[in-house]
Amino acid sequence: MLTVKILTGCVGLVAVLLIGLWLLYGPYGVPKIEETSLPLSSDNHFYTRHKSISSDNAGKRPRLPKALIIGFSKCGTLALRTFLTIHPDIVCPIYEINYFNENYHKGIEWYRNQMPSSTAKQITIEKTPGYLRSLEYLRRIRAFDSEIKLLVIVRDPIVRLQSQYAHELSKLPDGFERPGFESWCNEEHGNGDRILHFTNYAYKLGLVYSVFSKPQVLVLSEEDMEKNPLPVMREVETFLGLRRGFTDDMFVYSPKRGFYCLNVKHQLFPSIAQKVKANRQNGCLYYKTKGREHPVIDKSFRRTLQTLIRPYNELFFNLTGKRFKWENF
Ligand SMILES: Nc1ncnc2c1ncn2[C@@H]1O[C@H](COP(=O)(O)OS(=O)(=O)O)[C@@H](OP(=O)(O)O)[C@H]1O
Repeated sequence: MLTVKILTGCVGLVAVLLIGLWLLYGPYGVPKIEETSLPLSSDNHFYTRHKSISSDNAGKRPRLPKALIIGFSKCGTLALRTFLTIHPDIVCPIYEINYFNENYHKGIEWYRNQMPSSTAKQITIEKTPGYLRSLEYLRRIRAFDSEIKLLVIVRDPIVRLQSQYAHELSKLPDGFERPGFESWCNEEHGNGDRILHFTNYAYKLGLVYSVFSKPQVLVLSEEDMEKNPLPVMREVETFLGLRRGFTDDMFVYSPKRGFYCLNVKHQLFPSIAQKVKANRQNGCLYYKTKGREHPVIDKSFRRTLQTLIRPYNELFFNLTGKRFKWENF
């Protein structure tokens, strides 16, 4: 009799305990937290967030880009991306992902997984100058996100040609014959004209404007960024609709490099140092690929180039509605 009473008492106790636990933790043993449904997240995926998790870091995950740096190569695209990374609301992958051109077949989830983790407040920016190479890549970008913002940076076309020459020659193995600048310029590039390929900004920008609306595209000047990056970064910040995040003390001029570099003493530098291709000691982009010596151009060849390129510059200025000040023109 006594045993039956003890047993009944125990069963009752366990039942009360279980009911108590169910009330406290819910049916799956997970602490009950009020959930809020948020509207479509920045990368168009419906998700829920726990109200009780207040830290910004809690929602960190890779997000698809909201803006792309699509060109032009050799016009300061790396410096632009590196400087943008120091904004507290911007994250960028450290490599060119080449998704819309070379890796498209890998699919959107692959693309997303190449992105660094970001909070819901931050935007991701990816740079691949290769996206400007064909209308097809631009169409793929529009199919991905018709509202995406595009950043384009240009520089004096003749200086770009010199930079490209220095870049290509640096890749030639030792002992390989090195063409002079003029003969290199006069070689074919693919099936086309090398000079026009690297200097006719109007043609490529025309392709961009045939796919995207003008307000979606911001055209920047490498010369302006080289002289003083802060106003250029602020222009980008405004274009992207971000809060003021760039400050004067983020960039410092390095007389040794002849460039602005990230300020290693800035409070944000240590946290981004490993996420940018900048030297951790001086905050400058690496020597090897930036600031290569440019070839000297013979006077009469320079005039030939100027005469050839000038009409394309005019087309480009008409397209952008801005006149760019270039030392060769
Ligand atoms: N702040 C700063 N630091 C370092 N480099 C700078 C900076 N601003 C502009 N530049 C110029 O950027 C040129 C390289 O352009 P890209 O980064 O677009 O080159 S690449 O297409 O990614 O190879 C590279 O051109 P060249 O030196 O003429 O080759 C740099 O001069």
